Amino acid sequence: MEELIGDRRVEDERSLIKTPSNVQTNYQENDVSTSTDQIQPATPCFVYTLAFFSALGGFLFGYDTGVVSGAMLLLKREMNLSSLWQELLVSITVGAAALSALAGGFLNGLFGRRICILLASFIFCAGGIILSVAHNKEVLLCGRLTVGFGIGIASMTVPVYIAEVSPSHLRGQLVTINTLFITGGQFVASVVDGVFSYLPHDGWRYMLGLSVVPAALQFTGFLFLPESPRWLLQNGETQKARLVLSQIRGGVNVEEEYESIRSSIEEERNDSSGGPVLWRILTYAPTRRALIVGCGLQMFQQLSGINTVMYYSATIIQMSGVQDDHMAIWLAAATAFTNFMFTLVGVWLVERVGRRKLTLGSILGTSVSLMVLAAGFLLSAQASPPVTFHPSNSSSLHNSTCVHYGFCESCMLDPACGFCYGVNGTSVVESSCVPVSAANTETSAAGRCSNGTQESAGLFWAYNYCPTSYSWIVLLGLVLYLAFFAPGMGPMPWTVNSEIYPLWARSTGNACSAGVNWICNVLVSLTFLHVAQYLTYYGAFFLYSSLAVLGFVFVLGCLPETKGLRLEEIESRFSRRLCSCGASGSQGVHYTRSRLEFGALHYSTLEPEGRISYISLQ
Ligand SMILES: O[C@H]1[C@H](O)[C@@H](O)[C@H](O)[C@@H](O)[C@H]1O
Repeated sequence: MEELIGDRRVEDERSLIKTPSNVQTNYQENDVSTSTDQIQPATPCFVYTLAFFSALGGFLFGYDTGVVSGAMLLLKREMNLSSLWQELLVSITVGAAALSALAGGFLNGLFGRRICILLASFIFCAGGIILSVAHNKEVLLCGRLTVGFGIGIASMTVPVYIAEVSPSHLRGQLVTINTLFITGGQFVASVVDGVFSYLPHDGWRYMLGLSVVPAALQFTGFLFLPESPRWLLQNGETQKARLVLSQIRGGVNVEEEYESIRSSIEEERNDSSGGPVLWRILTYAPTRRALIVGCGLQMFQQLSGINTVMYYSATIIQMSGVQDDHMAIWLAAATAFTNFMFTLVGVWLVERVGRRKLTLGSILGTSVSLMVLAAGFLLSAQASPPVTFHPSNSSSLHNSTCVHYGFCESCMLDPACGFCYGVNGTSVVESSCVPVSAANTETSAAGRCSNGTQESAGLFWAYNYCPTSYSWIVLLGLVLYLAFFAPGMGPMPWTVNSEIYPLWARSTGNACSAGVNWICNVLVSLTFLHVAQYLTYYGAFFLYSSLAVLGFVFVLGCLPETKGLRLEEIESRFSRRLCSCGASGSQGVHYTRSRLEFGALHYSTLEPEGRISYISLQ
C-alpha cells in the first residue's frame, strides 16, 4: 500500500500522465523475449578494447585482495608480525575499499568514469611501489591502505563504464568479464604466491609489487581511451558524446541511441525536484527499489561466505590429507582457478539465460553446497579423534590450555593449539593437543611436532583442522560451491548494479551497493573465526547456507530481468511494487513522461514489461 501511495505521489510530483488509449503507439521491440533474437550489428573491436582495459581494474581488485595471504606467510616471519598486525594488514585494504567505493560515487559524477579509472590505476601503481620497497610494517600498512583506495574506486567505476559503452545485447557479457578478471586476478595472485614462496627472503616484495605492471598498462591505455558518452552528454559535451558513440558503435547510425540518452537526461532535468542525489533516489519509488535490489544482491553475495570459503580452501585441502605446505599453496591456486573457470561459464550464460535465472540457480546451488560443506564438517567433528597421549617432558606444554582438550575438534577450534598425532594404518594413534609455535603455525611450540610434520617418523601436525575420513565430503562441497557460486552470485551483483539505475542515480547507486559489498566483506571475514569458535565450523557453514536461502527468496521476489534492455529502459522494470518480480502479468504503474518540442507533444511510456513506447502528437 505504502508503495502504491509512493507511486502516486511520485507520479504527481513528476507530472507523469497516462497515455491516451486512442492514440496509436509505436512500440520499440525491447521485450526480453525478442530483443536478443534480433540480428545485431557487428560489434567493433574498439568496445572489446575498452572492456579489456577497464577490466584490468577488476584484475587488480582480484590480485591485490588475493596476493596478501601468500605474502603474509613470508612477511610474518621476516618482520616478526604479531597476529594483530597480520589482521590489520589484511583488513585495512578492505576497509579502505569500502570508504573509497562510497566516495567514488561523488568522484564519478564530478570527474567522469575515465578520470576515476585513471585515478584508480595511478593509486594502484603508487600502492604497489610503496609495498615493494617497504622496510617496516608501518610503511606496509600505508601501502595496503593506498591499494585499498584504488580497489574501492575501481570496483564501483569499472562496471558502470563498461555498461555505458556496451551495446545492450552484449552488456551483460562485457560487464561480467570484469568479474572474470577479478577471479583471474585472484588466480594469478595465487600462482605468484606459489612461485615466490620458494624465495623466503624478499619474495613478498615481488608478490606485492607485481601489481604495478597491470596498473601501469591500464593507466597508459586510458590516457588514449574516451569518456563514457552518457557522462559526456549529461555534462553538456554533446559533440564529443556523439563522436564517442559513433566510434564505439563502429560508425553505424547512432541517432536513435543518442536521442534516447539525450531525452532521458532532459526529462530527468525537467522532472528533478532538486536536493542531494541519495535523497532523490530514496524518495522516487523506482530508484529506491533498484537501490534495495542492488544493495541486497551485494549483501547476499558476501553473506554466502565466498571469501571465507576461498580463504579456508587451503585448510579444506589439507584436511583431505595433503600435508606438504607448498602442495597446499598450489592446491589453493587450483581452487582459485576453479573459481575463475566457473566465472567463465557465467560470461557464457548471462546473455543466454538472463540475469534473473542465472542468479536464482546460482544462489540455490550455493546454499545446497554450503549444506554439503557443513555436513562434511559435522561428520568430521563427530568422528573427531580423541586425545590419547599426554607428553610429560615439557613444562611449557603443561602450562597451556591445550592440555585440557579431550578431542581434536575442540583442540583445533582454539587458535593457540594444534594436534600432533601418529598414524597406524587408517587410525590415528598417540595423539596430543599442544600449543602452536608463536612464530610459525606449521610447528608446535615444543614436543614431538616442534619440527612440524615428519612423515618419515610417522608424525603429523594438524593446525586448524582434524584428520578425518569424511574430508572428501568437504572437498566435494568446496568444488560444488565454486561451480554454483562463480557463474551467478559472483558476477551478477556487479553486473545488475551497473545497469539498474537511471543515469542521474547510477554513480551514487553503484557507490552505495559497492560500499555494502565491502562492508559485508569486512564483517564476514572479521567474524568468521569467532563464529566458528561459537558455532563450530559446521554451524558457521549452516549459517551461511541459511543466509543464502534468504537470498534466494529475496532474488525470487525482487530481481527483475534486465537482459536485452537499453540502459534508459530499465527504470520501467522497477515501476511495480518491490517483491512482485516473480509475478506474471502486466499489472502495475505505467510511467509516462511528456515533453513539448518543435510544436509537437512527445510521450514516452515506460511499461512494466520492459517496453518503451514513443508517441508524438502534432
Ligand atoms: O564478485 C567477486 C568475486 O566473486 C570474488 O571471487 C570475491 O572475492 C569478491 O568478494 C566478489 O565481489
